Amino acid sequence: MNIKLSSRSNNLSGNLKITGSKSESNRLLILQALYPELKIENLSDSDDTRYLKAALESEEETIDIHHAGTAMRFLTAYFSCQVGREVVLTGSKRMQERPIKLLVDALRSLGAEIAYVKEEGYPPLRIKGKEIRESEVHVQANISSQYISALMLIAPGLASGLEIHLKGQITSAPYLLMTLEIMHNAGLAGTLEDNVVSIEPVSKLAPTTLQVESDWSSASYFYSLAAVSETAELKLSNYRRSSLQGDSCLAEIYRKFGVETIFEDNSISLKKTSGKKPRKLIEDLRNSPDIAQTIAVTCLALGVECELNGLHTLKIKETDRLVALKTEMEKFGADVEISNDSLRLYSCKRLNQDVSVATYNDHRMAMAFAPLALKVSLGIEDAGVVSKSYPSFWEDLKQLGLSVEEI
Ligand SMILES: O=C(O)C1=C[C@@H](OP(=O)(O)O)[C@@H](O)[C@H](O)C1
Ligand SMILES: C=C(OP(=O)(O)O)C(=O)O
Repeated sequence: MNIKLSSRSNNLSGNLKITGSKSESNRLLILQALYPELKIENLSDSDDTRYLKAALESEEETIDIHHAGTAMRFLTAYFSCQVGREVVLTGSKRMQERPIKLLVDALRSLGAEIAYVKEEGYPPLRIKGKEIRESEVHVQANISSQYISALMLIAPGLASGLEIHLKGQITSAPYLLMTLEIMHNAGLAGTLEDNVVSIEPVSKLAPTTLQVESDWSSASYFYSLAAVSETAELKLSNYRRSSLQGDSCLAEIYRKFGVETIFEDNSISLKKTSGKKPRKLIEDLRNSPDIAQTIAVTCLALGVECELNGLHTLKIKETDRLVALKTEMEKFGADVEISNDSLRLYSCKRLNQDVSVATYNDHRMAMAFAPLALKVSLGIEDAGVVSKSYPSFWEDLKQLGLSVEEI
């Protein structure tokens, strides 16, 4: 499905309920599979969460998790310790290009039996579940935090728990803290000190119900819309001031664009009342890689120069997001430079109309470019990709008065 996006008004208002965080949901589903006494509310309705849930319920030998990175990494660890179970874990063509060697090596060093079905270092994997008795592992922490979260999540179910020694600079660190906090909230014991994560073994939990907060990465597109609008008053639920999600740093970043965040009850109100914007935006996003595309496009829409650093993980996500951003932003007339871990956008004074944005099987390419509709009409190719994290995204944009037309 390709769509055409445009907007008659630059003044936005509305109330939206955003689906649960897919990161929180996917962690809780793994914990629930290990500890069925755990109950979950406000689970994400994203494809990634649905595929993970189906995988955990499946009795098939081959399990396909499509584009879902966390599902691939978390399930690799999970099936490694399901004694008596043998599965082939596979995914989309892109998933078969996303590296998993560091996690496989770490699990093998603990005694897991994992074989590569096709290319060494990449899915698909054949996993034969075994009892894991080792309790110490060393893993590089600068490529993807998902490998470490995967090890943490299975750790309390192992005979002696687990000590995970992290090597190098930790990337996407808030996601590790999220894993740890969620485990604490579920009643599990663990610490992260001096680059060592220690998790205690636990055989049973007290019955607990945990509420998933709504997804902050999904909220980023409304921050961007508010920043690009003339005036905005958008109420989004269910959000908390003290979030487990690192992407809640959006509230601070978008203040620089005149968007104020007001926390009330279970929701946030985004208010834009002034034309404030930075002359140049410089951000290090190593802690919040998923909002890089949103921020880059906000700057493109507002003609703001920006320099985004700490982006090395973007190259191994749903697509090479640095190359995709440069290619698509340049279609609008922008001048963009990228390196292996940074993006620089020079101030773009005039945006080209009716550009057709390619989305590269990446939900965030589609959603990040949508706010440009407040400035120019544009096309979004393969717009259904948004279902990876936010299936009702286009419906929600319509609710705010944007025109979303299938072409
Ligand atoms: O653990 C998680 O839920 C995630 C961790 C991050 O990945 P990396 O640690 O690979 O950067 C993030 O980009 C991804 O969308 C979700
Ligand atoms: C990178 C992402 O997801 P994953 O790595 O789980 O596929 C994302 O949602 O932006």
